[in-house]
Amino acid sequence: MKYLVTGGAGYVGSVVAQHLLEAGHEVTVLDNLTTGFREGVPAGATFIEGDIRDAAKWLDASYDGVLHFAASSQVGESVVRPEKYWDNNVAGSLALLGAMRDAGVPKLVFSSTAATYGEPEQVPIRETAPTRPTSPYGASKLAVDHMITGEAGAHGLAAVSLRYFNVAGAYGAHGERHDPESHLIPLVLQVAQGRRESISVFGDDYPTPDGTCVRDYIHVADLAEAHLLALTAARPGEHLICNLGNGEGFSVREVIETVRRVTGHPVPEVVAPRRGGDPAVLVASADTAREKLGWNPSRADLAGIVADAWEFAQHISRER
Ligand SMILES: NC(=O)c1ccc[n+]([C@@H]2O[C@H](COP(=O)([O-])OP(=O)(O)OC[C@H]3O[C@@H](n4cnc5c(N)ncnc54)[C@H](O)[C@@H]3O)[C@@H](O)[C@H]2O)c1
Ligand SMILES: O=c1ccn([C@@H]2O[C@H](COP(=O)(O)OP(=O)(O)O[C@H]3O[C@H](CO)[C@H](O)[C@H](O)[C@H]3O)[C@@H](O)[C@H]2O)c(=O)[nH]1
Repeated sequence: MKYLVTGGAGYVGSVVAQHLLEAGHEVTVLDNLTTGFREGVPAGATFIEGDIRDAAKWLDASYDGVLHFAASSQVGESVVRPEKYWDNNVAGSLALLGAMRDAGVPKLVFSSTAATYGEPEQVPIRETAPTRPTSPYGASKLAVDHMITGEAGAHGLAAVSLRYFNVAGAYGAHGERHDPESHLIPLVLQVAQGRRESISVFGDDYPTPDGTCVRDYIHVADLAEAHLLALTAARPGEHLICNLGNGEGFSVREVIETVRRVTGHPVPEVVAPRRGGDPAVLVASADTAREKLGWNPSRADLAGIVADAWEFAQHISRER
């Protein structure tokens, strides 16, 4: 099969593109390199440096589907620059869907997010939970989910939205790398490497056991496997929405402690003010993904996830 992977020079997109290639598919990556890296594109994929808003230039009926990762994805930034999120995520996805419709591309797998739920009433979160995002990032992703539901109902698109909880870990040469780094685990690893003095803990007065935010960390390779299953499960005219997480929450402090244990290095921490838009607790129920996709994540251990991320962090700092 032939797939377009938008955002395939970024963290999750590059790992999924690599899995698609290993499964024998033909892959084209479309990425404007705003947060991704040219060297992140897996060998064997065709690379187009371009924007999803111009997808019509490249999409044609030879494609069997699109895996859509390209987005702006920082919760905190979205609170101070919401317009960027409506433009890139919502207008960008609208253009992409239009290009797919015009070209007759039948299938879509979309990177949605736990941030669509906002502060949950019940944990673990199921897909039927209320969606009340606490950040423009989450709101923009929820808007795209609604857009896709309409596209499936009106035009017969076969679509799956995968609502990732917190993606972590690495897969071979592909791992989490943002510049400047923005996500918790790679930032804590930079402290362990001595590249940063300390890690800021954004708030220790949340209603959680140790006062810091709790998240559900999912290994990027488990996540990638769900995308391949989603391509098989997608049905014309239907929009399936599945959470992807391990169903277990770890606090910011527990993540920092795990990094100390795995790396054997000291990690000084400093309590800082809360970051805008952060819900206190996000933990998934992934029962739908297990039932509808046949997904069975096998890398749930946080220390193992951190160890893979650590190996990748060491690898990229040797390259610098
Ligand atoms: N990392 C997580 O924990 C997480 C959790 C939930 C959802 N997601 C979603 O998964 C997707 C991938 O996230 P990531 O962590 O790999 O981010 P990333 O920043 O590493 O990757 C995003 C990629 O999209 C590209 N891009 C952005 N806007 C584009 C545009 N208009 N046209 C073409 N390319 C564009 C960037 O250059 C980058 O390579 C995003 O949609 C994000 O919202 C990520
Ligand atoms: O220096 C830091 C960085 C982060 N955090 C905290 O660590 C937790 C995790 O933060 P990340 O930035 O690593 O991840 P988020 O939970 O904000 O968001 C991630 O997961 C979400 C879903 O849960 C979204 O989908 C989003 O795309 C993705 O970046 C949050 O409580 C955050 O406040 C810190 O305390 N210090």
